[in-house]
Amino acid sequence: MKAQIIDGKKIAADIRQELEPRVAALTARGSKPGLAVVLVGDDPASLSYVTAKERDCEKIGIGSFDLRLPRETTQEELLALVDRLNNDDQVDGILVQLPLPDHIDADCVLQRIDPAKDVDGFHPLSLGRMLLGLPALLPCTPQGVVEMLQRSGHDPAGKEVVIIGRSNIVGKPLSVLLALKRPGGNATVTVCHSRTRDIARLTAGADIVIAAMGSPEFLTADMIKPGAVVIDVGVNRVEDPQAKRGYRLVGDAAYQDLLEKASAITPVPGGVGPMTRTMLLHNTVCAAEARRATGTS
Ligand SMILES: Nc1nc2c(c(=O)[nH]1)N[C@@H](CN(C=O)c1ccc(C(=O)N[C@@H](CCC(=O)O)C(=O)O)cc1)CN2
Repeated sequence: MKAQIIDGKKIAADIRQELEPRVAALTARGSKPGLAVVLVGDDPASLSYVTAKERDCEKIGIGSFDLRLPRETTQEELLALVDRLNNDDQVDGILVQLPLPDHIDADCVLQRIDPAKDVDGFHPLSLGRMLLGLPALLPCTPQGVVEMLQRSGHDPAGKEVVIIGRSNIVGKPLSVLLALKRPGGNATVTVCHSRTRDIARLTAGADIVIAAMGSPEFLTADMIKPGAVVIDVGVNRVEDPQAKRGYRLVGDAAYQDLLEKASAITPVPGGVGPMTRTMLLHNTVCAAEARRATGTS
């Protein structure tokens, strides 16, 4: 049995199409949504991500403000910029690309963002509201994974889900989202991590396995049961002199190895990545609508 390829690009395009009339309505009322994209330093992967995010914005009519800062930017300078963006009426969403340089406390910067403009969904208030099942701006990758599962016919309700990885931006919030009593939730979730003994014993019993630990091709076919659904969150650059860019992207799942055993799998590239970017657009539209409804814009 060949696995169904869950096409993140197609699902992302569908969601962007659904967002377009909402952007048009906001724009028609006088002010198009605005996203501030802050990049500190010159990490090549981060540069490619922010460039893609800004391109996505332009495609659907969201205005993006491109703020590129040198690696030497101090924490105080970055915090002052965030304060300015918090008070800028043209800015509905603020994104500070991670990782930040080591001399900057990322948590301090993320917590400085106005929660109403927290389109990454990383602010403690956003995450706390998510935990409590309250309306919130949700982290983009977890939200994108849930959307992919629902829109590809693999709703996680009642399923055994194993997440490998417990990062603040993926594993931890995703485990909550999938377990909550909400559309796209109601799963039974196990989170594996660097201290988990015998991960394969846990993944072998899962209906859905989500690989999100930043370890190239870690998840192999012997680690899943026949027919499991595999969601690969990993985006690892592996050196390859034959490749056009001198590297190729591989996920945390051994894609070719899993194709014959999984019932469905997301590719890398073309799976979760486009969903991450598209949920950022979704969050920006939601933030813009909320700010206009409450008269804060
Ligand atoms: N402020 C944030 N920083 C980071 C986040 C985030 O959600 N907010 N997540 C990750 C990486 N990430 C977002 O920035 C991200 C990862 C992958 C992609 C993507 O489009 N991947 C493509 C391939 C891209 C390429 O060719 O290199 C794909 O998988 O098809 C977008 C965003 C860390 N930082």
